[in-house]
Amino acid sequence: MQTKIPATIVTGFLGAGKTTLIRHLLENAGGRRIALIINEFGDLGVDGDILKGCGIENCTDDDVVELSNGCICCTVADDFIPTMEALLNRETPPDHIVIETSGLALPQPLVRAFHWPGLKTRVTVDGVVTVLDGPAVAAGTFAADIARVDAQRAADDGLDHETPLSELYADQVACADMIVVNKSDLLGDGTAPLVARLKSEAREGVQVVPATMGALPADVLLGRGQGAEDDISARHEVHHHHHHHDDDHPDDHGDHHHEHGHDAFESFIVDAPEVTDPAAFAVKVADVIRDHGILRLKGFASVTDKPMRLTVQAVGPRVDHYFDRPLGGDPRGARLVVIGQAGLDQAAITQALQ
Ligand SMILES: Nc1nc2c(ncn2[C@@H]2O[C@H](COP(=O)(O)OP(=O)(O)OP(=O)(O)O)[C@@H](O)[C@H]2O)c(=O)[nH]1
Repeated sequence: MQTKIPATIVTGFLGAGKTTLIRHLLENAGGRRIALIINEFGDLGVDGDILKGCGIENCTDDDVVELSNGCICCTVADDFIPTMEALLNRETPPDHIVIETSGLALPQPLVRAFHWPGLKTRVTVDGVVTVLDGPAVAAGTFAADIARVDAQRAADDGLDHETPLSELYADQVACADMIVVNKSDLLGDGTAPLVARLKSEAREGVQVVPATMGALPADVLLGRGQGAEDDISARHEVHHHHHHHDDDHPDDHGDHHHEHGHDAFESFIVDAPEVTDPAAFAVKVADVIRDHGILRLKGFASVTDKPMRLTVQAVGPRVDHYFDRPLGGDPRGARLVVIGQAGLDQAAITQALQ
């Protein structure tokens, strides 16, 4: 009997630490051949670049497939399924497939795609890993917790009280087999109470684990054997497909093409001159983020007189920057993707960053 290839879905909100967790996993894969499918919100391919540049043995550029044609959960049939089939049809198929969703994806449609005839007999969902930004959850950034959202739905089927953030959060948590409370370094003593709270809210059998920089052993993340596609009903979407949005989008066809609040978010790219002082630039980025309520900002820059490329990574008010690799032939300058709730003042943000 042919055994199915396991696939792990890694989901979680923008900047929670999905790419960091996957990178750690690749570095500690214990000889497994892992293929990655990654889908990013914002067209810069930062995650793909970070993972491709990893230089990790057993992980060649061929093993990283970027799906940048919109949100993975909305283009399942067009993009995701053919990509999976291509991976499975390789002469040497991978031992394990890891799928990183965009921070705005609902994982449920992806799990459901594993029922597709071409996939069902060959691949199975080993587990859904939902990465949370521990400090953001503790601070109530996603506001409504699941119990409250459920109560609210029971009381009133109009979804209008929910923010797009709390919707995504609730759906991503509802789908999880494992919840990773990441950035526990920033939570300190707040970690244990948050883990306990999430455990009490999670479905039966869901594991809740704290992590820093997504550093979890491969054996913890992989090989769960969950077969998530067979109990999709347990992972109900707290939020259904926003048919009121579908009505606004006459091109939408079928329920794999719902909009589920993506239109509540937007992203754009800013090109700026090269950076002279990385520390001062990080302070400027933090100011712009605060002034404009930006959720996520990331990208690359050259720095005057420096041969290395600067990576800039910001999640809410926290800005990380570090040199990651030689610039090589990259043009000098800065290229950043900015992501936030719809209505960002793009002109003002662009000007401030330039
Ligand atoms: N302090 C701290 N920072 C972290 C941790 N994990 C990730 N980060 C940082 O958080 C930022 C975002 O991490 P990513 O791994 O890119 O997050 P992501 O979920 O892949 O982001 P998107 O793909 O944009 O949704 C980076 O600057 C990371 O270095 C952690 O445990 N502690």
